[in-house]
Parts: sequence; C-alpha cells; structure tokens
Amino acid sequence: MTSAAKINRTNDKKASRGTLFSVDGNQTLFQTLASQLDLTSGSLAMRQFPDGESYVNVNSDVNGQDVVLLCSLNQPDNKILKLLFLADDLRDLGAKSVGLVSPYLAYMRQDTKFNKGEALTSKTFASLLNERFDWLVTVDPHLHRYHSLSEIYSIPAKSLHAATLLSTWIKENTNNAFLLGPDEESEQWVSDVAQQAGVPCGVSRKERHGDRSVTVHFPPLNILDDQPIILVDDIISSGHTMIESVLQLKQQFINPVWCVAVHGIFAENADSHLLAAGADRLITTNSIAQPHAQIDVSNLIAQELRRCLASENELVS
Ligand SMILES: O=P(O)(O)OC[C@H]1O[C@@H](O)[C@H](O)[C@@H]1O
Repeated sequence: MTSAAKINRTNDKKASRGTLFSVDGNQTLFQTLASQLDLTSGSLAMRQFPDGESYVNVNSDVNGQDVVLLCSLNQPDNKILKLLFLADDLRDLGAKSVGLVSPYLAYMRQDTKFNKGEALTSKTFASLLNERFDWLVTVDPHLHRYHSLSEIYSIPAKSLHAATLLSTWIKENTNNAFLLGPDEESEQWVSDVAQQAGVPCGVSRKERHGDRSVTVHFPPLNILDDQPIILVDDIISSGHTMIESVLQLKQQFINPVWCVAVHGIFAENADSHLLAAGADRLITTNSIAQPHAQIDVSNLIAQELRRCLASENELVS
C-alpha cells in the first residue's frame, strides 16, 4: 500500500464504519465480534459450481469501508481460494481496507523442508495472504521453528495468546492438576498455562513416524492420587499425539485424564477416538467451531480488533 493511500485512509476513517463477514460460519465469534465492535454484519453468497469451482458474491455495500473477514483456516485448501476471491471482490467494490481474522492459521506446522524436495508450504501460504490482505490477526499460531509471524508474513500480523484463558478454565475446574505437554513443541504452551494456573507441569518427548503414528516418552511423573492429569497442547489434529499419551497414562494411572488444547481440528473424528482411548474430558477454545469448544476467544480477538481498526491497522507482531 502506498503512503498516499495510507494518508487518504486515515483522513476518511471517521466517516466509515467497519463491516464484518463470516466466511466459515463460526457464529459465536461472528456475533460477539460484530456486536462488541459495532461492526455491520456483511452478507455474502458462496457456493460451488458443479465442476467444483467457487462462486462468491458480496451483497453488502462496502464502498469506503474497513472490511474484516472472519475465517478459521482449518481445512484450508477448501477455503483459501474463496478468501482470495472475496478479498479481490471487496477491493473492486471499493473497500478501504481488507483484514483477515483467522483464529486458527493453517500451514504453520510446515515450517521447514523436512525432506529433500518438499515444498515450504507455510511460506507459500503466507505469500497468498500477504498479497490480498492488509493485516492478519490470529490466535496461537504454531510458532516452532519460526519465532515470529513476521518471518513469513510481510503484512502486519498479530499473534494473540490463549494461555490466560486456558489457565482460567483450569483454575475454575480443578485446584489440583498436573499439566503434561505431549511433546517438546508443546513446552511453550504448557509451561505458560501451568505458571498462570499455579500448578506443576512436565513435558514429554515425541517421535513422529508418520501423519498418524507417534510414540510419546513421558518424563518422570510424580502424580498424586485423584490429581487430574491435563494434557495441554496447541493443536489436536489427527489426535494421535493426544491418543498415544492418553493410552499410556491410562495404563499407568487411575487418575482422570483431560485434554486441553487451543485449536480443536479433530480431523477424521479424532475426538471420538480420543474419548474411546479413555480421555475423560476434551476442552478447546472456539477458534474452530466444534462441539468441544468451551473456552471463548472472542473477547481476546475483539480487544485486538478494536485496537487494529482504531489505529488504522498499525499492528506489530
Ligand atoms: O498428532 P496430531 O493431533 O495429528 O497433531 C497435533 C500435534 O502435532 C504438533 O505439530 C502439534 O503441536 C501437536 O502436538
């Protein structure tokens, strides 16, 4: 964006209202954000043609508006083209800015070439969003080998953290938990949540043999009778990281085992498999709409979005 365009945007900011569109149908988040921020609810039509191509049609007047698209990027390949088409359509219709709130951000786990010849999809995916959006807000992206979104996102990209919300849920539901991270990558989430909840924690070591095959090695565990063991991670995708941990814990302990994660993707009915493995509770945030979403991230996002819209999208990651 040119600096002249930025100045024009600043000058006519007061005259405009923002419009929020829900692309993925997450109604809880959509309603809360629209009402808390006094944004107009945008109307759009989307469908597939018989040959699989996407049709999108914006039915709202967005001329001169700051527009926000809300779309969690689980199942990203089904959503990304629609998002790009929408962003272009909105600009054609005169939108002043187009931002993306993606509570779950996809492709962040493909953050290196694990094998020769592999595509670095995190980078390519980021470049698609960089080209079409003015800014991005997300919740706990999988920052492991990348330390900041700015390593691949050139637009202002803000990572929000759900650790306080997770620790609050834990404190409200038990005063006696032991938190266990199922792998080294979970250390950043489990230690933060444990510290805020004021409970002990440990971190396991994981070997990944394939998409649906892992081995988990626990640290020495000193668990008290009846102490809930809470597995804490950022993502439950195939569920195999959690399933393997639950199966082993249930063999070793009679304690309740709960699974708490920021993002519940639950691919291939992973939630049913986790419950069948013996998990006593499954709790996630509502970054993705699904039946186990009990921790609400809408206030967290609303606070950031308010800042973002008020300051002409001057975000710092
Ligand atoms: O085992 P599934 O659920 O497929 O994948 C989720 C795990 O894979 C890691 O990248 C995540 O941090 C999490 O530990």
